[in-house]
Amino acid sequence: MDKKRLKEAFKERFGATHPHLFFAPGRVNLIGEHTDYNGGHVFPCAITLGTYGAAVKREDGQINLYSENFPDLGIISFYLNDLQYRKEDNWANYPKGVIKYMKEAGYNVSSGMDILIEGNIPNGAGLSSSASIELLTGVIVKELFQLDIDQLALIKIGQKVENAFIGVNSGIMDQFAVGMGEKDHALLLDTNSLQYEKIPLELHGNVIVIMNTKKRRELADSKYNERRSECEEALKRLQTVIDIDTLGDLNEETFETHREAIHDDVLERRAKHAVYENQRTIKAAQALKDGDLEAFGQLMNDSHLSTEKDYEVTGIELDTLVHEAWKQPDVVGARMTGAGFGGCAIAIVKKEAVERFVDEVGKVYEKEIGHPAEFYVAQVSDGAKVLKELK
Ligand SMILES: Nc1ncnc2c1ncn2[C@@H]1O[C@H](COP(=O)(O)OP(=O)(O)OP(=O)(O)O)[C@@H](O)[C@H]1O
Ligand SMILES: OC[C@H]1O[C@H](O)[C@H](O)[C@@H](O)[C@H]1O
Ligand SMILES: [Mg+2]
Repeated sequence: MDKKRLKEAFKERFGATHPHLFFAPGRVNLIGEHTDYNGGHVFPCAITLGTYGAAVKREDGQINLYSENFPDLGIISFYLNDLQYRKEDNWANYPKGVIKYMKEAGYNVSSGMDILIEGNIPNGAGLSSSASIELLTGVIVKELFQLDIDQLALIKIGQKVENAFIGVNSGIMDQFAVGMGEKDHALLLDTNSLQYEKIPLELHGNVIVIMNTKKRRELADSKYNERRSECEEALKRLQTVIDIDTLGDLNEETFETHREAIHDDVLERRAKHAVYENQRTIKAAQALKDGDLEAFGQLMNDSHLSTEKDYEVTGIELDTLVHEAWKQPDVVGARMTGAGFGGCAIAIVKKEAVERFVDEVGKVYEKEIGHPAEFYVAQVSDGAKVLKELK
């Protein structure tokens, strides 16, 4: 997407010739899955697949939204003084929720606006297109009204929209990665304290290949909530024998000492994943800093096995992609990314070997699953930002 086309599309739709331009990325998580609601660490990065926006303020209180990705829905309109969730407003509920919570937090959103967006993140595929729209809206409103609001506040508003407005019970990882990302860096975030560190993503001639199962994740929301409750229950049982606030407070040793208190095989495996995955994430970030890609890849592989066997959030499609990836030469590591139950996996692959990798894994996937997967090479991007100021 180039800026010229974005401006032309905006002019065609809304008439104005000099809109402000914006970008918000999608994200992949390198490791640290299902740890963000367990007080653990995550290690995502923002990617150049993302959502572009063009916007101007209006004189009146009307808000008009148009997505090039949903042309059949036309322009979706509502007023600044009526920001209720409405099913028929479809995707526009994401920006609407952001505007509502920014206003409720006391920020002076003083008039309406025209916003056009266009994204190239496959929707519903685990690459956080929803967090991308949320943070895109946040930076648009901040810029148009010159608000003094920092990126972390926008991130928290994005998560609140997802949880309280849309009704998806997610953690903070997606919005954090989309909001704080930095080109060629991954973010090691402690979800307990929100302390984070930007770590250079030096892959030594390798690239991140995203592998999309193209499977709709029907089960994703219900099973996601089920895993959250299972972890809460396991934590409660552990708290009868040890003084902890979250599963992220345990390491492998303290977990092994007290795991019997959980008294249930399934709950023990869920908690084990949360504890070990958190420790793997800390180790993986260190391995990357040390330039030890082999150790990093092994931790990715261990992470996948843990999501497959103990946390049970993968499924035949993700497992097929990842297991096939492991068999290929020149692969550092591979694992599912995001919530699971479909969506995407990632592999770290030697640059020169990508074409063969995609051919081989793609061939087996289509044969076993019955439909083709999609592959993209991810570039690591900055977080949500203004692209160009109004002249
Ligand atoms: N470019 C876009 N234009 C309009 N709406 C979009 C766009 N991108 C995403 N959306 C909205 O976000 C929804 C997808 O969000 P959802 O949370 O279901 O999946 P995701 O964020 O892509 O993946 P995940 O949450 O698993 O990481 C779409 O159905 C649509 O409502
Ligand atoms: O790691 C699993 C991941 O699943 C989804 O992407 C959620 O939105 C995140 O908050 C996180 O819980
Ligand atoms: Mg989402």
